[in-house]
Amino acid sequence: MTGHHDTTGNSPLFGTLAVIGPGLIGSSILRRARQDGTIAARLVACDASPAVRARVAELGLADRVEADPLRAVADADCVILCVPVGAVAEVGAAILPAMKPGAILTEVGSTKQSIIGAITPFLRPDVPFVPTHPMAGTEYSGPDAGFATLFDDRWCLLTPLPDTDPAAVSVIETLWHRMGARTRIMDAAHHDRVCAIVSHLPHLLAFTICGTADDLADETRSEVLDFAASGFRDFTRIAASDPVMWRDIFLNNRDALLEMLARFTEDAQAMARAIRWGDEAFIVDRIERGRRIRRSLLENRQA
Ligand SMILES: NC(=O)C1=CN([C@@H]2O[C@H](COP(=O)(O)OP(=O)(O)OC[C@H]3O[C@@H](n4cnc5c(N)ncnc54)[C@H](O)[C@@H]3O)[C@@H](O)[C@H]2O)C=CC1
Ligand SMILES: O=C(O)C(=O)Cc1ccc(O)cc1
Repeated sequence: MTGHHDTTGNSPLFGTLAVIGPGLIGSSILRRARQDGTIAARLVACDASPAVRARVAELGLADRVEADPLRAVADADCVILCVPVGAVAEVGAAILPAMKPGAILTEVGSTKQSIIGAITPFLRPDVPFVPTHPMAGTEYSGPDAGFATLFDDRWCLLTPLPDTDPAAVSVIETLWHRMGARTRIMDAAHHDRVCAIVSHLPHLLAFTICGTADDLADETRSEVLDFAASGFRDFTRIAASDPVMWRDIFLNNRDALLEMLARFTEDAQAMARAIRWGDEAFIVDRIERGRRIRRSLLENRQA
């Protein structure tokens, strides 16, 4: 059962849209909704941090800024949870009893299975829950880091439950289309494996290599980091990401991430062996594969 969500024409999709956690992602949603009159007639923002609330009010990103999540969601037709993965189910459980019948609950966390598992006991039959994951972001966080075009031409993955109302899924797809994104529906287990390899493992590698280089600089009292060339600098961009967000992602996608790390470690060992034995063909083949992948991403304008 869904409320009155207008997916046709140019009238707003929602009367009131509430964003809980207006950081990088939440504030980008608010900015886009502010700019594009077809998303929501009224915008409400709610954050646990007084500094974030003050900044969101200062930037004029919402019509109302609330400290109390129950007040924030009371008249919302759609609530989007944009808090770190570890807080999604907790905040969802707290607000669900206060939501209007027919309103849609959605969230943007980077992992899906553990969020769905933790929130399921609190779900209401009259409040459809649609988990999503916009595949767009930066290494910055907080309300100042957001921008209205963040989701343009990026994928947003939706992982509805088998019994999620298809009408609600369709409303949330329309929301993301109006955010500028393309949508794809998949199951949560597949989502978590895909994201483990294309997003979570690369972040793990970036954090690790920065730590290794830093340890080396300490040990040798040398200036290795001063001479960091562009390859290392590219890793440091990713490694600048928010610690709480990434702690939560690693712990909540543990199985898929550890599986991908084990596969990566095997492949890295194969490279080590090729280097040790001077296997030129193997080394060149690996490097050529990397180039091909980069080129195909650039052709699809993803890089
Ligand atoms: N940063 C990125 O590139 C992407 C992040 N995501 C996901 O989106 C979510 C938000 O990420 P960001 O916007 O980067 O984070 P952020 O750190 O910029 O914003 C999160 C906001 O949530 C607030 N918050 C934390 N706990 C809260 C609670 N219990 N109640 C109310 N507010 C609370 C924080 O004060 C902060 O303002 C995360 O789940 C993340 O995994 C998804 C796609 C990309
Ligand atoms: O900044 C980058 O390179 C990112 O990879 C951004 C990002 C971070 C987390 C996600 O779940 C999706 C995208």
